[in-house]
Order: sequence, then C-alpha cells, then structure tokens
Amino acid sequence: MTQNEVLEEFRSAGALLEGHFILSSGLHSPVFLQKMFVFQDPARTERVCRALADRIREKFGAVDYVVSPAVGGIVPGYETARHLGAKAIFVERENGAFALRRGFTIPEGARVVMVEDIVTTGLSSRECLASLREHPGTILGAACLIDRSGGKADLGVPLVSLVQLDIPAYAADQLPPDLAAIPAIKPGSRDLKSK
Ligand SMILES: O=P(O)(O)OC[C@H]1O[C@H](OP(=O)(O)OP(=O)(O)O)[C@H](O)[C@@H]1O
Ligand SMILES: O=C(O)c1cc(=O)[nH]c(=O)[nH]1
Ligand SMILES: [Mg+2]
Repeated sequence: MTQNEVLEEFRSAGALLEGHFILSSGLHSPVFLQKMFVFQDPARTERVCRALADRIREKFGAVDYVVSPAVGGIVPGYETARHLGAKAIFVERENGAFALRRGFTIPEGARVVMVEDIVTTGLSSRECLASLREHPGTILGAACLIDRSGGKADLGVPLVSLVQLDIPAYAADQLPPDLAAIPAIKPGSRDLKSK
C-alpha cells in the first residue's frame, strides 16, 4: 500500500480529526488520528495490517512475537501478527507503567517486534520497549501504522511505518492563539482515571 492509500483508509473511516487535542505525551495538536475508527472495521484493519506485516517481514525477517502497548496497539498488533504467523501479546499499564500481565511470557530466543498504532513523540513506544527488556527474547525493532513525528521520534531501535507525517504539536504554554481558542479534549487512555 502507498502512503496515500493508507491515509485514504484513515480519511474514509472518518479518522482524520481536526480540533484541539491533548495527546498522550501532554502535547497539544490541531489534528488527531482516531485509529479506533479504522479498527472498528475488520476489513479495513486487515488491509492496513497486512501491509504493515509485509513491511516488517522485509525489514526484520521472521517474527515470533508481536508485542503492543495497550490500548491502541492491541488490535493492530493482533492483526499484524496474524499476517506474520506470530503470537500477539500486549503490555498494559500497572500503576502507570507498562508491564506484561495476564501470565503472558516471551520464550528465550523469541524474535520480537513491537507494533504501535501511532507514534508521535515515541514516548509510549520507548516505555513499551523498556518493559520488554526485562523479559527474554530478542527485540528486532518496532513498527507503526502512522509516524506523525515526521521521522524524528527516536525509539532506540529501528522503526518502520506505513505513513510518515509531520503534524504540529505544541507544549501547553506555547499554543498558537487559534488553537487556544478551542476547548481541548484528550481521547487516549494514558492517565485515564476510574471512579
Ligand atoms: O508517541 P507518543 O507520544 O507516546 O504518542 C503515541 C501514543 O499515543 C496513543 O496512546 P494513548 O496513550 O493516547 O492511549 P491509547 O493507546 O489508549 O489510545 C497511541 O496509541 C500511542 O500509543
Ligand atoms: O499522540 C497521541 O496521543 C496520538 C495522536 C494521534 O494522532 N492519535 C492517537 O491515537 N494518539
Ligand atoms: Mg497507545
């Protein structure tokens, strides 16, 4: 799939949102990719994740385990693993930090790739990779559907993506006036509190 074809999947799913968004990193942006609008359609998810699996195979060769950070990474991780013939597991937040829970294990010598949905600053990916380093397995690298850092995010391992975009994001005290005028919403799950 070309970058435009992947972006068209997001566009036609209604996943390219404009407004004022607080991102996982705490940065603010006028653009948000609501990947769940893509993932609610299994056929669409299959198309983009098959393409991601092809990219992963070209770059890293055979893969035994795909590991993804919850929540956003779970669906694309599973579907990409299906095309790779790999297992799909995920890390989730335990007292704020990513950890493998539910009895998930990675065997010694397993070839592991981390699959994310979206990379903005790379913070979530780095946190996920750090948690994996406490487990057996060889981390080959990382993959995501959309790298919105314009290639600037440094994960400390090679990253392959289907689309690279350079989307503006601002610190809370450096908002352009037109963005500051719109009420902000935070769509992601980091720091989500339950009652
Ligand atoms: O590269 P970063 O700056 O870390 O931003 C990207 C991360 O933000 C989103 O997750 P979020 O924490 O918003 O929660 P979600 O996975 O539940 O959507 C997305 O799924 C990535 O994990
Ligand atoms: O940085 C994020 O939190 C983020 C950006 C984006 O476009 N989509 C998303 O789900 N998360
Ligand atoms: Mg996420």
